[in-house]
Amino acid sequence: MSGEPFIVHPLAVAHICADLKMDDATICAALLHDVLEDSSVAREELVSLFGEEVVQLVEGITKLKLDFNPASREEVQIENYRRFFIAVARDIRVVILKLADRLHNMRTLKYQYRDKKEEIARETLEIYAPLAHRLGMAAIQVELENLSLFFLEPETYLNLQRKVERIKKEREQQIKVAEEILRERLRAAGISAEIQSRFKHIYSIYRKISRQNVRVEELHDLVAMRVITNAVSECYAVLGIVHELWSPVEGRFKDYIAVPKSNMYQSLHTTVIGPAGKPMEIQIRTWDMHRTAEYGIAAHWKYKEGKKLGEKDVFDERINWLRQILEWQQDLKSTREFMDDLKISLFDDEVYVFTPKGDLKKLPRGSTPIDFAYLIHTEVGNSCIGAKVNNKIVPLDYQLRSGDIVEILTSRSSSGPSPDWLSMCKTPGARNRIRAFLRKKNREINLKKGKKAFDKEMSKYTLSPAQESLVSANLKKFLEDNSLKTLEDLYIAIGEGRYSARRVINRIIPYSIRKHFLDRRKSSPGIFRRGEEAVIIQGASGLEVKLARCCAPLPGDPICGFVTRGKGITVHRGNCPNLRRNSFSKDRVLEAEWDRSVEALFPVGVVVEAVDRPKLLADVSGVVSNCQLEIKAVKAHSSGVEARIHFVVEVHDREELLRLLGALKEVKSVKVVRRGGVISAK
Ligand SMILES: Nc1nc2c(ncn2[C@@H]2O[C@H](COP(=O)(O)OP(=O)(O)O)[C@@H](OP(=O)(O)OP(=O)(O)O)[C@H]2O)c(=O)[nH]1
Repeated sequence: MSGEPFIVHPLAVAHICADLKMDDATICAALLHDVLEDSSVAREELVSLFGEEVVQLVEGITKLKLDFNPASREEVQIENYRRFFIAVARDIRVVILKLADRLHNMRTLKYQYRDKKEEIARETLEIYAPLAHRLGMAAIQVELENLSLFFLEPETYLNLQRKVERIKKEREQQIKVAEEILRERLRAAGISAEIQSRFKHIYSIYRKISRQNVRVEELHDLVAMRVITNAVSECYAVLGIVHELWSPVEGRFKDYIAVPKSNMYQSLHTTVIGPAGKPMEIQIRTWDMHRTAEYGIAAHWKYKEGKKLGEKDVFDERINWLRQILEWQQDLKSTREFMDDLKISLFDDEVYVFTPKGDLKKLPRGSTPIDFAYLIHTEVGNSCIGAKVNNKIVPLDYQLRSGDIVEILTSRSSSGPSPDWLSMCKTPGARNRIRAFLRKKNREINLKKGKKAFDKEMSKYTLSPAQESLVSANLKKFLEDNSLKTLEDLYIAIGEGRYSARRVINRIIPYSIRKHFLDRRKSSPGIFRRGEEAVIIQGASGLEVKLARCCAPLPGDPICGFVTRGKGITVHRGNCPNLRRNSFSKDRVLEAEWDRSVEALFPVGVVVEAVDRPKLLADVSGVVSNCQLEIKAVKAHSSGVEARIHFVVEVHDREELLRLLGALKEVKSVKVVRRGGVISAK
């Protein structure tokens, strides 16, 4: 636009970066900063010539687009700050490059068309100057502001400049008198310090008079005295001398050394009534502070001048700066103000927080330290036992705010996340990892539990090698049939209650083998469980359950529970006449079913009607014992012709009873065999 060769602009930007004492990579990137966007040179080529670091900087500046739209300033500005902040966090050099680029564009703005000029100047004032201020780069900020005002309101600018020139002369005279007095006193006190005059820049004057609605003449700080010392202690010594010489104006002393500004600015400010009887502003700072006041973050590179800026150092610089911004704030409030100022808290659905080392982390709004912990690392999440935010312990459901410095407290002996953490986190990442942990933990618990139940059940049987191989073949088949891959899966399934250990054992150890052990156990009461335990009553727990003696229900029979007057429950067969007789009180009848995993013996009555004959009773009891059963009670009656035998046996289930009934029907002269109630022993 200026008609100058294209190379002039990148050279000038590189020059600005060099003035700021930036490192080689930054200066190199300044020279190349438009290459990726404005030419056909490929990234790879650039990398092979200048290396990855330089190319990343070039890409950074190409990508860091700060929009300007006067119509929706608020949102656009928020978005700009967001991008800026992230860019700062990634690589501060990109932002410095961006500012250098803009500064040169402003210096050559006169070559632009009028409309374009205004737009660029406004954008500079709205976006770039405030950014420079945030980074403490006052030298650039001042130049950007003055140039913007000059292009936006040339007349105002020139008018102000003329007025200031006039007043300045007179003020400078007064300051000079004061300077001499102070210089003498400092010499006497043995303090070597430089005394300068600082002139308020035009835009700052413009801002102040338009905000306070005053005339230029009324500003007492158009010219201020600036004292630059070698050490911090000397700053306070100078302050002492100044206050001794001239009376300080109340409320105008500021100690930005003890409490630096968020952009790292440090100085002592005071206003005194000078020798001419007029207010006089004095700024006192060390040379280090002076560099920071002028160049801000860029000055921090200069500190490391002697040292080569390796990648590690660059990184350290970046995090140091962020840490300082946040930690230098003695009180949390000013950090908060800084962040609020950045409008970060307005970013609709995100919060930006820091690790104790200063790394920036982005999380959805409403996130808690748990989300943060899992964002750092799964292990950090799993071993988290608490959290500190800005050095204070907070509950785990604390909602993180932008600017928070979050530290996760971990312990190796932590028992891991608990299920209630699921309701305390916001990110799917944290939630999934907590679920995975709980699943694994439950898996281990269930595995142990299932194995214990299985082993306990198994220990009831002592198997011969031949039986053992049969059982392990059956076990393999059982696993296959139930799509269980390993024995462990079976244990877990048992632990979870999907199978009962006894049911599995019943399936894999044939009845013919088990029977042997069961028979033995019959003579040792107490191992077997009571039949009542095999009944599950829907919706009733804790009530005493009894098996009805009238119909003697067996596993395999449909059953119902009947609530008795004594509040217990009697379990009847579904078709028991006694139950039907009471069925008008429907609400006393409860659904019931068998828990087939409970193995028990159930007493049941059997009625045999036959034509009486000698040895009938002996034959009947022979059949019973052939079926491996035992008669517990018997009542026999004979009319001489007809005989009726009613006895009680204990069986495992309905099938076992049906087998017995079938066998009894085969007995000679038997006419009818049917189930009966339980009778007492004769
Ligand atoms: N570099 C730098 N200087 C600061 C900063 N804050 C204050 N100052 C210096 O102190 C002057 C007074 O600023 P105020 O904001 O009024 O300070 P106050 O706390 O003493 O009221 C500024 O004048 P000014 O009119 O705002 O600026 P200038 O024209 O002197 O540059 C500037 O010289 C800062 O963050 N960075």
